[in-house]
Amino acid sequence: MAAHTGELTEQAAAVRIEGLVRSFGDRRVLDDLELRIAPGEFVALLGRSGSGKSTLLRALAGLDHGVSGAGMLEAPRNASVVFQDARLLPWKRLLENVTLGLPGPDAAERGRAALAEVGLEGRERAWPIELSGGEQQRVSLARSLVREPELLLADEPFGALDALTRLRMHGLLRQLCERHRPAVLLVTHDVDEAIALADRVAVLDEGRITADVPVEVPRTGGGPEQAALRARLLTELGVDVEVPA
Ligand SMILES: Nc1ncnc2c1ncn2[C@@H]1O[C@H](COP(=O)(O)OP(=O)(O)OP(=O)(O)O)[C@@H](O)[C@H]1O
Repeated sequence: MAAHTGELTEQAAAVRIEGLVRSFGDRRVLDDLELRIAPGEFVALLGRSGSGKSTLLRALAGLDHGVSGAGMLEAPRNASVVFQDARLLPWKRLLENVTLGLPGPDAAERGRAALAEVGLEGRERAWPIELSGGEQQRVSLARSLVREPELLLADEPFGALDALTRLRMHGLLRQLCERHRPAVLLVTHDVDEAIALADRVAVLDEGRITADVPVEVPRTGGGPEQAALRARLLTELGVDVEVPA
């Protein structure tokens, strides 16, 4: 398998996966999977618990060397990952957390700008422990985006936040993505989150993408088109819902 060559043979794709297989023991979690993401495109990945979403994300992040198959997995080398927990270093101040490993004499300046972008201007010298969960996730986003990744991989990044904070983070993430234009793969359990954020929603089931639906409806407001898309995605996830007329 041509894993993580870092070379994109096709200009139009930031991520190109064909024939991806990942087995644990004799169980095929990813089975001949195909997925493409265009540069700047925001794709949400839905799937039942245990369907392999995190496994796919880890493969894309280059964190899994056990993938196989006759196909290919092409992804930009400068992918950045945001997890459910912010994973900040508690013994480093916020600015250092954001700029750690960032090359160049302007690293601190870029770090400050990134913190300002996520609404944490003036908090550069704070310690992670002084921050709420939502604020810590803001730092985690700043740490990712300051590296200007071509691909942002997010694994349930708002899963641990309260509903109100989650909504605020949705607005922030959309804003940041519109400004920086990375390709995004967002793993989520939340159909409404997928519709609120993504250009396309892919459903993972039995190791494959079983539905791949563009979001061409109003994202919020609960109108009939949004309700129909919601019902369709829930049905794809095996949840019985009445499809609105
Ligand atoms: N390192 C591992 N060793 C053995 N089995 C694993 C390993 N990693 C994942 N699995 C199995 O692969 C399957 C898919 O796991 P994965 O974490 O990718 O699912 P998921 O869709 O992200 O689930 P959730 O939504 O609950 O987080 C699960 O059955 C899991 O037990």
